[in-house]
Amino acid sequence: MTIRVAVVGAAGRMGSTVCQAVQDAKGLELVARLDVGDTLDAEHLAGADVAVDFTVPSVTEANVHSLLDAGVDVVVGTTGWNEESYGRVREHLARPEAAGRSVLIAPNFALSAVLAMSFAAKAAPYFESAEVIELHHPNKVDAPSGTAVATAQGIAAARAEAGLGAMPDATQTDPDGARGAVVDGVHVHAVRLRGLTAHEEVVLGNPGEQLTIRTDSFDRASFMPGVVLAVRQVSSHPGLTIGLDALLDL
Ligand SMILES: NC(=O)C1=CN([C@@H]2O[C@H](COP(=O)(O)OP(=O)(O)OC[C@H]3O[C@@H](n4cnc5c(N)ncnc54)[C@H](O)[C@@H]3O)[C@@H](O)[C@H]2O)C=CC1
Ligand SMILES: O=C(O)C1=N[C@H](C(=O)O)C[C@H](O)C1
Repeated sequence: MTIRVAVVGAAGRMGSTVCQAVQDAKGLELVARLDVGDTLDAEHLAGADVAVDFTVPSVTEANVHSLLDAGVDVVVGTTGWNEESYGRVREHLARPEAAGRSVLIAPNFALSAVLAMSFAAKAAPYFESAEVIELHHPNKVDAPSGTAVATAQGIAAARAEAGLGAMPDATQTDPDGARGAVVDGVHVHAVRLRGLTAHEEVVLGNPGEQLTIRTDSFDRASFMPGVVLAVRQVSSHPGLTIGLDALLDL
């Protein structure tokens, strides 16, 4: 059976790459390319079964609600989500008119990044210290990256489950934020550099040793197998699914 796909944010870096990936994928048909100014209703969705959203953090949640109202399942790669916005999507999915609908939201569809997040959470209980450094192209509008936030949350959850307390840090003065953002107690540093695409390093330290976990997306092609997998599988996972790892046997 062919899955008909609409791409929202189709004129963007990711959206245009996703349009091509959908056109190249067996069993998928691109039926709509939507971007700023297009209404997300049944008419513009042109019979799509699944919509893929790669837009901007400020609009993605509203898009998901409109897409659910229009009766399609949704795959989201846009960043900017948090527990509150996830909660509102869960509430929407619980309404009778959205029964059986599916939404999958993933901060990163690249296999190397999904594995890096998983490895970081696995390693976290064994180290006194852990910090996340994300490095991206300078056109990125949000910092820290959604992947870095998810990585830090995974590290923090694994440390908490293992009964670890706060990490050692004698910093007393940091007027300019040199220690970076703090996500659930984990420091996250953001680099924006021309020439980069999407990269992340997780450094974990003990007395006398360090583990470095690094993922590099040199090209947006790295995200496409994960996006195509999500499009193929989203409708078999009713409700809200967070992270591509939920579709992989990690
Ligand atoms: N989950 C993942 O694997 C990845 C996620 N991302 C995330 O995807 C998002 C998009 O990234 P890029 O493609 O680099 O950005 P971009 O700026 O190149 O593209 C965003 C597109 O969304 C459009 N847009 C803005 N508001 C809209 C609206 N209300 N309705 C429809 N379209 C709208 C813009 O016109 C633009 O064409 C970001 O949040 C980024 O962090 C990026 C790469 C991989
Ligand atoms: O904006 C990007 O480019 C990327 N955004 C996502 C994020 O914020 O984690 C995924 C990847 O890092 C590329």
